Amino acid sequence: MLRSCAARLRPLLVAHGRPGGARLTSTFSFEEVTQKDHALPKPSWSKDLRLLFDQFMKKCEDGSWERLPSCSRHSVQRFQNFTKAFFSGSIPVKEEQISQAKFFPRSFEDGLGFEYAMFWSKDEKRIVCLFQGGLYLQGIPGFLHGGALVTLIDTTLGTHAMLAGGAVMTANLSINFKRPMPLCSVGVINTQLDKIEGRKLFVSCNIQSVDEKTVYTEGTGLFIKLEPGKTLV
Ligand SMILES: CCCCCCCCCCCCCC(=O)SCCNC(=O)CCNC(=O)[C@H](O)C(C)(C)COP(=O)(O)OP(=O)(O)OC[C@H]1O[C@@H](n2cnc3c(N)ncnc32)[C@H](O)[C@@H]1OP(=O)(O)O
Repeated sequence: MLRSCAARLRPLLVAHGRPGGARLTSTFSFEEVTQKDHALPKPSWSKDLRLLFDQFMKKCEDGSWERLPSCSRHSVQRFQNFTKAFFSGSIPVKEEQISQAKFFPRSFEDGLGFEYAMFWSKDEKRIVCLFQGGLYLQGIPGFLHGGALVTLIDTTLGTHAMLAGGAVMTANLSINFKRPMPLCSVGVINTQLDKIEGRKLFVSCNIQSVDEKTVYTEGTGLFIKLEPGKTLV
């Protein structure tokens, strides 16, 4: 039974049950809406991505690995907890905009943007993210845009930092682009938590080809654990 998007990212979230997003009603209250878990096979996934996904789902069978669900909207609990805790209850975004907001990597039509599924190893405390970059992520002709790779690295390292330290925000990313990654090809991201110093979490990763013969990109990130009550804006 897949746990909901919200329930899995436990640091900030209290919502349980089905993946829930939030639709703003006129009185700025929220009603739970069920939303799609994007980290599941779709017709746009290549054979390579499906094969890798099946391999990792097998690893989940003994409970040592866990697939991380991934939805396009924050759950109502997360939204309210986050804004109350870190933005003194109000955020500098207009009401009517909030209900249309989407998580950037999940804001493309299926297959055209970021197709990815993340798996968390409870024993090794690391994330493997299986990724296929769609046609709308093009940089130079035929290859993925560097900014698309940075987005994926930020999201994957941020998820690892969040699982290790709760609510975090990215303070610094450093990226080395080693080889261009072809559009629509599949990459595998392996993360590791390098160290924690107080509120600072240092995580790193690389993106490799499926046959592990090519390292496309390497990245490190510094994520800062947010302090409830210390508002950011
Ligand atoms: C729909 C469902 C989705 C679910 C998604 C789930 C996964 C989501 C994953 C998404 C992932 C996407 C995530 C995103 O995209 S988050 C969006 C991008 N990031 C931001 O917008 C963050 C903007 N920055 C800030 O808000 C503040 O600067 C933060 C909060 C980061 C720290 O401000 P705060 O006032 O709280 O702390 P501090 O300033 O005392 O600093 C604390 C310590 O850190 C050190 N320091 C700070 N900055 C740097 C630096 N640049 N290099 C080196 N060191 C740095 C600093 O020296 C100090 O060290 P020390 O003196 O203690 O030794």
